[in-house]
Amino acid sequence: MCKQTFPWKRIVLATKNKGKIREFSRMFEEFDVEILTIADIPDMPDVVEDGKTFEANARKKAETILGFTGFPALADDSGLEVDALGGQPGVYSARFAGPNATDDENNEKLTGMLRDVAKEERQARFVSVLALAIPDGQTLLAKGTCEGIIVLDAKGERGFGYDPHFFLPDKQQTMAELSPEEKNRISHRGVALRKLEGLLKERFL
Ligand SMILES: O=P(O)(O)OP(=O)(O)OP(=O)(O)OC[C@H]1O[C@@H](n2cnc3c(O)ncnc32)[C@H](O)[C@@H]1O
Ligand SMILES: [Mg+2]
Repeated sequence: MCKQTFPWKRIVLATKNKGKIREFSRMFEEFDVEILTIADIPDMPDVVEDGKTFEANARKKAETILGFTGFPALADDSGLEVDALGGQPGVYSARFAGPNATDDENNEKLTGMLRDVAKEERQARFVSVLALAIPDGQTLLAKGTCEGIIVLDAKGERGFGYDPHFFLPDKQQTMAELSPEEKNRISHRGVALRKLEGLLKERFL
C-alpha cells in the first residue's frame, strides 16, 4: 500500500503514556514517517505539567522534547471534562486521585463523585490538544473532542484511562469496548490528529 507523504522522516512522541503510544503508532501507520518513542529516547525528561490549559501543557511537553532530541515532537495533553463536576477533572485528569494515581484510582474517584447524579446529568467529553513542535519553526496546535456519558459500572477491556466508564450513546458501547480502529475514528485524539494533518497539508505538502 502506498503511504501518505509526511513533511519529516521521523518524529518523536513526547508522551510516557503507553495507551497514547499504542494509538498514535497505529494512526501513523498510514504515513511515511518513522515514529520514535520513549523506548528510543531512554532519558526523556519528565515535564512538569503546570499549565492551566491543555494547550499550555501540550505545547510545553512538545517543545521540551524537541529541545532535548532535536526531532519534531508530538505531544498530547488530554483529559475528561464532566459537566456535573464543573468541568473536572480537566487538565488534572491524570492526577485526579493524587500525584501518582492509577487509572483504577482515578475511575474510582470519578464514579464516587457521580454516584448520586442521574445518568442523564452525567454528560462529559474527552478533550485532546495535540502540539507538534517543529525544529526552527512554530508549534502547531490542534484540538479534538468526543462527547459521552459517564457510567458507574466499568465495561470493556480495551483502551485505557477513563475509557471503561465513557459511554457513547450513538454506539451504545463504552470507549473501552471499541476496536482500536473504531476508537481512532471517533476519539478526541483521532479528531485532533486529522485537524493537525490538515494544518500540515496547508503548510508543507
Ligand atoms: O503526559 P503524558 O506523558 O502524555 O501522559 P499522561 O497519561 O500523563 O497524559 P495527560 O497528562 O495528557 O493526562 C491525560 C489523562 O486523561 C486520560 N485520558 C486521556 N485520553 C484518554 C482516552 O483516550 N481514554 C481514556 N482516558 C484518557 C488519561 O488516562 C490521563 O489520566
Ligand atoms: Mg501527563
